[in-house]
Amino acid sequence: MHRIDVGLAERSYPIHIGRQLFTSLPTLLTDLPGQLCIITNATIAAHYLKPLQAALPESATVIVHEIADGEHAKSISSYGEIMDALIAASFNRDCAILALGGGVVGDLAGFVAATFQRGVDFYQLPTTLLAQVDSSVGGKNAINHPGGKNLIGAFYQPRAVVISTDCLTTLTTRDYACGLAEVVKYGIIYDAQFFAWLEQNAAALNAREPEALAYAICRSCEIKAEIVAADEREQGQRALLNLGHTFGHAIEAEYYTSWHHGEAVAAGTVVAAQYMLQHDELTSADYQRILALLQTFGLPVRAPQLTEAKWQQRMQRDKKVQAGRLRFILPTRIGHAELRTVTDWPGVWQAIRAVTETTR
Ligand SMILES: NC(=O)c1ccc[n+]([C@@H]2O[C@H](COP(=O)([O-])OP(=O)(O)OC[C@H]3O[C@@H](n4cnc5c(N)ncnc54)[C@H](O)[C@@H]3O)[C@@H](O)[C@H]2O)c1
Ligand SMILES: O=C(O)C(=O)C[C@@H](O)[C@H](O)[C@H](O)COP(=O)(O)O
Ligand SMILES: [Zn+2]
Repeated sequence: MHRIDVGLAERSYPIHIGRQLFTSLPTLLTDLPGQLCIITNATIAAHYLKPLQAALPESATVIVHEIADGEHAKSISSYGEIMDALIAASFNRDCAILALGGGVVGDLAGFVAATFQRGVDFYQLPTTLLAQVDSSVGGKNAINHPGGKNLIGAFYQPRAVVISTDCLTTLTTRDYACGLAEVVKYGIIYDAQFFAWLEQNAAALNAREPEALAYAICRSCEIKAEIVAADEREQGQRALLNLGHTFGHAIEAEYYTSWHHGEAVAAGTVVAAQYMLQHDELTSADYQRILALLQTFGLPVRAPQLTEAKWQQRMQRDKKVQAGRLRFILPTRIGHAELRTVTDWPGVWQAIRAVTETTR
């Protein structure tokens, strides 16, 4: 088993990574309170709810709230229903929320925890690769608004993250690939050696070989923990974790039924890389390596059709907008990226056009 600590000034917390970890919960989470609310969905519950429930203290009052499956469940109405359930069950401020699921469950559960009675404890039990390498760590939580992705949320850290890697055996190929998109992101923004390791171990990762997977998850969590510890509230460096997301969130918001988050991030990353290629700030060799690795993982490297007006309208809602001006994360080489205010709009449209698919 591995342990990585997210070292924050206010309160640090552990990420536990290993196999069959739900059975170890009584030793990993020794201070669970007497009122527990598990938030999950039916797909995940079918596999992991019973093992989780069996590991919780017998004396605890446990309620289970299942949300619908899909990005649309990260909504104001799901949030309201969970609040109703907590209040109906007379839960108090010393209860805890357990997020059992992927990024949708984790983001919603985190926002519930941040706001129920002004904040209660919560624990992340991520079951998708994306949630294990990214969304369960760092305390960003949110729900969507019809106007855009993650527009309502808070920074609110979990008390612990427990990553049971064997959960990934039941994940679809498509959702597994989505997690790899965020893994590739860490290599591009932060760690060229890790990127090269991913290239060398792509076949093992596609085959979900446990050793390769464990390393990819641990290294991703280490990188995320380091970045978050240095800049919890995204005043600077944390924004790098947003590589591909300004474009990606626009795609997701427009096509939320057909594009998943990791896919949109992959296509958005290619747009960012293409922009830098066109400005001679990223070599063609690095651009091709980024493209090839995403393709090897079965991820889209082309963006869907969107009018300039739609791109503009969606991207303007990005949280990195400052004084009305858009800022993008742009890779200068594999292992390094920068947060920049973009003024060359013809260049942006040219980059988008260059990677837009003609049919889908
Ligand atoms: N807070 C953050 O820092 C952060 C980071 C990245 C992404 N996100 C958010 O995360 C969301 C995407 O997360 P996701 O990719 O995990 O999607 P998701 O939560 O929708 O899960 C993907 C699918 O996998 C199913 N599933 C989950 N675990 C499973 C398992 N072990 N076996 C079988 N099926 C399983 C789910 O029911 C769902 O159908 C987006 O809303 C995105 O905005 C947040
Ligand atoms: O943790 C972060 O910081 C990230 O940006 C991680 C992203 O992968 C994630 O998708 C996040 O939810 C995006 O945040 P947002 O601030 O752009 O809504
Ligand atoms: Zn993301």
